[in-house]
Amino acid sequence: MSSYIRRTPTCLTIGAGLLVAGYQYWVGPLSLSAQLFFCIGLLAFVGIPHGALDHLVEQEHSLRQAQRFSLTRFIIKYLFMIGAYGLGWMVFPVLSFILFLLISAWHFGETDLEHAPETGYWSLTRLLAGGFVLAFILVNHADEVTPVIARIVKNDVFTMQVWNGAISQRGPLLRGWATLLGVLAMLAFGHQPIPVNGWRLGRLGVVILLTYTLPLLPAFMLYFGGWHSLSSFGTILSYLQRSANPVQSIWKLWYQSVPLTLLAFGFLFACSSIWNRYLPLGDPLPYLFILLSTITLPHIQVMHKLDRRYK
Ligand SMILES: CC1=C(/C=C/C(C)=C/C=C/C(C)=C/C=O)C(C)(C)CCC1
Repeated sequence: MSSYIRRTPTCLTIGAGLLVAGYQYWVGPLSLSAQLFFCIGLLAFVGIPHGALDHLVEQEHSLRQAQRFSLTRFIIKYLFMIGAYGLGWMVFPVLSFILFLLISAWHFGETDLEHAPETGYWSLTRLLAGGFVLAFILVNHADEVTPVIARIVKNDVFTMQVWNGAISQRGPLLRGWATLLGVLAMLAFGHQPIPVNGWRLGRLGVVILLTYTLPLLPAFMLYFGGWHSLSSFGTILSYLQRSANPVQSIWKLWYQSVPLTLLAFGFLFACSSIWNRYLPLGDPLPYLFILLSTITLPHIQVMHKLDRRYK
């Protein structure tokens, strides 16, 4: 049993999701503090750590190419992307928001349909697959998401109209999306078949269905922490295990993510202290969102390169 969980940790995610869904059904709604506990736990133990391994992935890549890895150069490139995207947010907030949703959809699709070939059909299928999960979570939590989006885009009329249109037609939207995804997946498969792990897809389906029963934040974290980040850990582990100096276990890998995870939390803590000190009456949410999206951009690029190297 324990070795099975070690090989398939997403079973724990399903267990946790069922537990929370059951609690809500039989006992009552989750309190805000329980929601925060659930989310911060997943974020601290898997969500942030899965992105705090990017330097190891890049280092391994350099090693395989027989190139020298410079951590300083890596950090400068990382910070440059964060800065450029942050600037983009200041000048084109709506475009940057749309871009973030698109690259997030791509990134989620890349993990969910792992090792798909780089054909046009498969790439579109991945984008639509990741977009479907994101759309499913967002439109099914419209009451909670609407004020958040309004705050992020500062009530931009165009964005709010598109969003309100999407949620007023959420049934046909999701059904149409799923149908298109199914057709595209079949076309992609017909064009270039890949091995399909039905058990894994089934688990993903259960995680997505469970998000429907939970409030927004636990729902998003169940997918993001409990599925996406755990799957990425598995991908990174198998990449680093094929190295000249292999990482022995998932725990040793997790352990290596601790320094940058602590740094990320420290940075977040410092930013919130500065905010509270100088702008106690301002709305921090858009800036928090921008910060998270800018940090995500270089991570998505590293993981995209890793995905391409698997082919
Ligand atoms: C728009 C929106 C959200 C979207 C978050 C996204 C799109 C996160 C993507 C994260 C990625 C790609 C991480 C990679 O490691 C939230 C927070 C659910 C809250 C409601 C509004």
